[in-house]
Amino acid sequence: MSAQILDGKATAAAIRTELTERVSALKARGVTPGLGTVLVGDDPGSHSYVGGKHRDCEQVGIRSIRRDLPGDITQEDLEKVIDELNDDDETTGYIVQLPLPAHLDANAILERMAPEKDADGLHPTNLGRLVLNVSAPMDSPLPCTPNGIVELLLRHDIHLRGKNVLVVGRGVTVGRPLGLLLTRREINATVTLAHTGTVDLERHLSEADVVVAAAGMPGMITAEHLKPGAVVLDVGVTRVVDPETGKATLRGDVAQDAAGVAAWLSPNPGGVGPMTRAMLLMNVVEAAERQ
Ligand SMILES: Nc1nc(=O)c2c([nH]1)NC[C@@H]1CN(c3ccc(C(=O)N[C@@H](CCC(=O)O)C(=O)O)cc3)C=[N+]21
Repeated sequence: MSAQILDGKATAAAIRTELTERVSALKARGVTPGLGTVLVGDDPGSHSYVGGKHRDCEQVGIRSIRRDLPGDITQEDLEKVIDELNDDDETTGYIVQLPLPAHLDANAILERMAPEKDADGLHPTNLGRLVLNVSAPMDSPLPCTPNGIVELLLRHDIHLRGKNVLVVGRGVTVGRPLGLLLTRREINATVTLAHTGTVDLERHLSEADVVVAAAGMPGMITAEHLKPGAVVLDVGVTRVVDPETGKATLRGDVAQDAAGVAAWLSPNPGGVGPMTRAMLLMNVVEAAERQ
């Protein structure tokens, strides 16, 4: 048996097609949505992700605003860029690509963003609305990766009501907000949030109906850990550079052999990554529709 594929690439492409129509409708009303990106430094992975976001924008008709800044920029100068984007009428929504270099205070930057322009759903106000359960679809943005995971499952007709979902990783962009989203009444999953302090991860894995691997540890989840028929989403991504050739490859948290045991598997690449980008576009379009 081999798992059925949760095809994030195709699902994201379908969502982009739907968004193209919504963007056209906005333009007919005289509103052109614009996505801004703030990229600090020259990390090749971050550059490649930001490039992908701008390509997506072009495809659906969203205007791109790009601020590429030197790696040694001061907190003060970065805050000036944030203030400019908050005031810029062409920028409907924007993101600050994470991680920022260690000398910068990322939380202070996120907090300085205008919450209604937060395309990542990571502003404290928007995360707070998620906790308070007031961010119904159209009221405020949801974090892109958790929202992309839910959308990917729903569009494959996989429902989580009453399921045991194990989320591995408590990061601010994926694990922590995903737990909040999946325990909403409309989804009603039972969530276990595992992290580096978890004792007996193997027992949790063996009991999980759904595993979301967002730890950033290449190949950590293998076939022998999984309950047969589990739904497995491979979210963590690590850029592994071959020391001999210098060639970089992206590796997920789930080992190849998981496909022999899981009922459904989201590959990496080609799974949750493209969905994350599609949800970013969705947040920008919804912000423009709210204007
Ligand atoms: N403020 C902020 N928001 C983010 O959403 C954010 C971030 N910072 N920092 C880094 C992580 C990582 N992330 C990915 C998004 C898409 C793919 C993606 O589309 N990957 C493709 C492959 C891309 C390639 O080949 O380069 C795939 O999975 O098929 C991957 C990773 C967003 N992040």
